[in-house]
Amino acid sequence: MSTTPSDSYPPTPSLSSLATSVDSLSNSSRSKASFSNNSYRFGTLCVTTEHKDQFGASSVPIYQTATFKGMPGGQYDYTRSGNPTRTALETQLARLYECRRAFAVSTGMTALDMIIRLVSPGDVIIAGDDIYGGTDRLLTFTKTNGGADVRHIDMTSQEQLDAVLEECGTKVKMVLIESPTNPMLKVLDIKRIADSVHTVSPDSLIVVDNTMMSPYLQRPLNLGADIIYDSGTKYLSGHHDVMAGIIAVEREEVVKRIAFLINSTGTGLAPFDCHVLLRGLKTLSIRMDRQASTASMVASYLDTLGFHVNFPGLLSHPGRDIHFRQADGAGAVLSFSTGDVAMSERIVGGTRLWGVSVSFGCVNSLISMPCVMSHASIAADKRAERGLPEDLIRLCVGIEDPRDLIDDLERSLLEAGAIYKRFDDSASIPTTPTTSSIPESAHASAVINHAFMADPASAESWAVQRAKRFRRGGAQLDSCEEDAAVGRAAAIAGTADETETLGHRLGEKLDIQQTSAQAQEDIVVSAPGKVIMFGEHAVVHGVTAIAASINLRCFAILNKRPDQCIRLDLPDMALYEKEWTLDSLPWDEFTASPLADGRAPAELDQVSLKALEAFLHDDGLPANAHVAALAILYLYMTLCNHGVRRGASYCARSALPIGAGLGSSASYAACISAAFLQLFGLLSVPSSTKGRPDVTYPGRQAINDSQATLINEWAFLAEKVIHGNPSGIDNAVAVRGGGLTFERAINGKQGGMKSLQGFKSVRLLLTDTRVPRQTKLLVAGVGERMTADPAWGTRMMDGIQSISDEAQALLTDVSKSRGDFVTGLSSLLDRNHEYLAELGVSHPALELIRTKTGSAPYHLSTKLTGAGGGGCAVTLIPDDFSTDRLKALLSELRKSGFRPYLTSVGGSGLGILDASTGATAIDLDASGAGESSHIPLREAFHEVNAEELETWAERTGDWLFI
Ligand SMILES: Nc1ncnc2c1ncn2[C@@H]1O[C@H](COP(=O)(O)OP(=O)(O)O)[C@@H](O)[C@H]1O
Ligand SMILES: C[C@@](O)(CCOP(=O)(O)O)CC(=O)O
Repeated sequence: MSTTPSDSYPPTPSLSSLATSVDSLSNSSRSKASFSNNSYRFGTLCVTTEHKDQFGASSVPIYQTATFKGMPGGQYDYTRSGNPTRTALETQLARLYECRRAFAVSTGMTALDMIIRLVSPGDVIIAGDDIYGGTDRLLTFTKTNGGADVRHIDMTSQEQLDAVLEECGTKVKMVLIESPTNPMLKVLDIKRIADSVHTVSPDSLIVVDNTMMSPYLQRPLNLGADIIYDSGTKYLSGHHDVMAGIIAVEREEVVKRIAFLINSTGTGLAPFDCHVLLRGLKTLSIRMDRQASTASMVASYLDTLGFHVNFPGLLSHPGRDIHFRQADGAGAVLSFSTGDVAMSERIVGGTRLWGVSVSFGCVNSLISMPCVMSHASIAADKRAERGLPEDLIRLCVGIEDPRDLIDDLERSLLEAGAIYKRFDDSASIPTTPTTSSIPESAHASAVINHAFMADPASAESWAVQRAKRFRRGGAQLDSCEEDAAVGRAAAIAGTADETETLGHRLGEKLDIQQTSAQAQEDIVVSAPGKVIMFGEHAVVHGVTAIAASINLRCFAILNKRPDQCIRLDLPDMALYEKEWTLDSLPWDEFTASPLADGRAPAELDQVSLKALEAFLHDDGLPANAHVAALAILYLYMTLCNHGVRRGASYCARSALPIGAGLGSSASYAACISAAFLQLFGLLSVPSSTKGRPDVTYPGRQAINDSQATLINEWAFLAEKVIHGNPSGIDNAVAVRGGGLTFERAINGKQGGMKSLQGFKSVRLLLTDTRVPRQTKLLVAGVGERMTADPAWGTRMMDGIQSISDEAQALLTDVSKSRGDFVTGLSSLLDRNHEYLAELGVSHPALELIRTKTGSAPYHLSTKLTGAGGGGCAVTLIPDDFSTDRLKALLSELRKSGFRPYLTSVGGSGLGILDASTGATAIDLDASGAGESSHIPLREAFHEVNAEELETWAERTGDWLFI
């Protein structure tokens, strides 16, 4: 892309009218979009306009004038031909579209009109069958009055395209496409279409309506298109306060022809409108990000309810792969059908926050029925022919709080009879883990708001959990949809009063259903997270680390299945009910198997892992969900290779923050290990411990040491799938619980662990920075630095080892006064953090927490814990630290967007629900009056809020712990 000195702006048309415009295009100052710094990313380009004003105005002035005083060599003469405000806008648009020239005209339809004028009578125009009503109207006019031969085909069908190309050959002069289409969100392969058309008719112009995506998400000129047009009224301006159309072109001869037409017809955008549009462009990327993430939540919500939803972001969308090859996001428009026109009308009419309006791309959310609104100009029979359902509802998502949008939509769906409550919505929605002993304050809502912005996966999982409280009703569901709807939401047997809340019922005494046959079906396990006090990272390289379990756990339920399928449900990873038939798994390449006695192999089998990775790759799961599924399937297939293949459904949920350095992956790995070892009969779990004098209730030490070792070995293997090169400390804590010192067996050194009681009485504050990071990458980064500079590495490791040694001595020295103990531990935390910072695994957010906690009036010691790079910080709270001061500190941390909570350390390790006492179903009708209705345990597990998991588990039966 050529670079233009910014002082040459604005360009200087020397003559008036047509010649002015066209000639000026070949002027070097205008021949290409000018990038004064083409290394800027899109969001930066949006807010940096290349404009120089004689008075230094920061915002582009509005040249509200029709004429300019004629001066020889003057820059402008007549606004129809050129105006400085318009030039500024067009320059900015060309930067964003990465094209030679962009034009701003009065509306999107004007843009299309200018483009369609490039064809002559008799020329063939191929257009999609799912296009905007206005486009269809203009094309029909062109066909009738301009003599163009317009063919509508299903552009997703290569066969249909080939047929027209074969029939019309070089007479095909223009191909009009939208991707995704409006309103069916069909995805077209722009490159494939451009290539096949250009092969047959090289002069043909591939014209893409890019309005649904904007240049932020899709730039079709890079995919072989010749012309892009965009309704600037939509995302580009973003506020529905201006109308505009944009044409973006790369080929010079096309540039000239369009410039000629705009100048001749006087369709250029007026100066004031140019100014408004320029202002809107500044926030394009942030608006789009927010709109797209909310759209994704709304799509998941409706999909979980069982509606047929059209949205390329959904895994089920048939064009998803193509879409994400050519675009950077799914956009913010989706549509869904209800199966009933009258019901759709009631839904659309019943919303309050969603404005009933045509158009899209605005900061306000809109709802419409295309067949009676934006697409009404297409005759009903043509709509039917083109597969546009009359009951289709289109949602154009804005920037409101997503929860308000879902509230409003839900109310309307309920009122319209499109969904029915399963449970009363007074049950709270899962939000953040509330583990602090200090009550959640008003800041909680700020933290939750932050969560919605920062963590799309948890926001989406919130929407899905929410949808699961309803079931679809009213409209005639086809049986397949109904199955899906019923399967997605909790299936409640019987016809119990569905306004009862599960939350209420769980609060009451559960009616535990016990039949021995059923009792065998549910395997329920849990394992704690951990806090590393000293030695993280260094432990990977053989240094002693000190860690303890915390009172936040991962839970999992495994159900044996009679069929040959494996189903995974990992709501925390937004992976729902993913199912494979056992036959479809890559058994041929997967040769990993257990050692003869059922023990875990010491290392991952890389060939098997690669085969499984490749197999899962086709599912297009997000990275975290991919690795989570990989860990399960790796263990599962390895265990199957022991002899027998068993169908199972597995669901895991965590009360721990994930990816925050608190060992969520290890607790997750420990659960996989314990559950699947039981499935394959490799773990003999003792039955009830009730009444056994040798076992301390609630079942501590009920699982013996050799079983613990077995579980830990398999958990380590799963942890390796997730982490690459873990030390083993996290899974050791997750399995064994309590506090321990840990050394990895590495470089011929014998590893080992020792139980530690010392810091059980210490109060710790864990503060989640909410900065996501990946342990795998951080561990690998430290490894690389150590390899590059071994002397530095040795110094780092020796330093951390001596801290661990001192900490161990301190924790076991009963003669130390409490004061000396706390002071000693504090200074070791600070010293250890400094080493970690030098290892390069700290983060500004962690340093900020250290500064806040370390300064007056708190003067506390803090270090990062776990892999760092974000994640959590651990702060030691001395015994005499007052509650008021602690509250003030928590409040300050929350205000900064962090999530602090007090934790207790040293709790139980891996637990297994005692099958002989465990519930297999929960009675909804606990009063005993009326017909009873039981929710299978797995469904109840799915429904319960994350923060209630612990209580739920306790009420469900007796637990056996290591
Ligand atoms: N509840 C869960 N469900 C599914 N996967 C999980 C769960 N908890 C953890 N994981 C897996 O572990 C990964 C987090 O590991 P990691 O980055 O080491 O963070 P942490 O410090 O929490 O262990 C997740 O991306 C996911 O793959
Ligand atoms: C950095 C490390 O020492 C601890 C990682 O803990 P976490 O994944 O951040 O919870 C790595 C390891 O020990 O495997």
